[in-house]
Amino acid sequence: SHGWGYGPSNGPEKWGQDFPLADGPRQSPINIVPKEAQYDSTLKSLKLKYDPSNAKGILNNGHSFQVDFEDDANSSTLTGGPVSGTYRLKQFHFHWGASDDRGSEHTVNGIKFPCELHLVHWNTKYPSFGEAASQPDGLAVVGVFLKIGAANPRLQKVLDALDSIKTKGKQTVFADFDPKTLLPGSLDFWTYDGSLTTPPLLESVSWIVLKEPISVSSAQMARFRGLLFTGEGEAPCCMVDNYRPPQPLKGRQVRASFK
Ligand SMILES: CCCCCNS(=O)(=O)c1cc(S(N)(=O)=O)ccc1C(=O)O
Ligand SMILES: [Zn+2]
Repeated sequence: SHGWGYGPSNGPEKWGQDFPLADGPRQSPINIVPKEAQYDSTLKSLKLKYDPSNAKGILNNGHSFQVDFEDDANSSTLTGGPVSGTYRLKQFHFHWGASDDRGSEHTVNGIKFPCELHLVHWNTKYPSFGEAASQPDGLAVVGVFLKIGAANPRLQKVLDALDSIKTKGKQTVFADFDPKTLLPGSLDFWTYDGSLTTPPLLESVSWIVLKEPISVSSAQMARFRGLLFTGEGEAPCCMVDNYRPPQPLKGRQVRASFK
């Protein structure tokens, strides 16, 4: 049977058939309207502490590619920001478009970026990632926009690995990588209560979307688009437009860490 995806027959407009949370009260992504975000002086600064040796592998999971991290100790963590407690980095992945005019999941004043990076962390007050993923305060995902500009040398190692994970299910070793190198200079952020943006769309995510984008060149974006949604031996389908569009705010407040 056909699983969820991003095509006309299994894409975001159809997810509600198998995943009723799709129409829930705290779905992600959203359109961020900076003028309507409330500055909250009680928000702590975001503290991201990553150990490059925790990087394990890079995997084409059929809807994006992810870099997985060792998360059996508090060596790569998120603290501060809107959350209390300690959250461990589990993986990071991206969403992107078929062309530079679209691809991000969150939008800002309706503007789409060509790509968006997500760093997924889980709350260590729960015994496992899977358990945390089902709790309202279980996950914290940092979102970083990528905008077209100069080629970003920090993406090189990730892009060079894509040639060996072209098809669904392929993975390779990805060691000694510091995700901090993918972050912009400022950690100013918007934050709101949301969900996973892919099925099962669990409403367990504290979203922390950075205001400052990082750069990516058009040529680098083309390399993301060389990946395939499909497995080896299947009719090839380019991995592009793997983003969910913005969802209704349903009365939620978006807070800003900056004036
Ligand atoms: C237990 C079921 C949860 C599965 C979600 N896993 S995840 O790493 O949080 C994730 C987050 C996201 S997102 N865009 O950060 O909500 C997308 C995909 C995945 C994934 O697993 O592929
Ligand atoms: Zn994501």
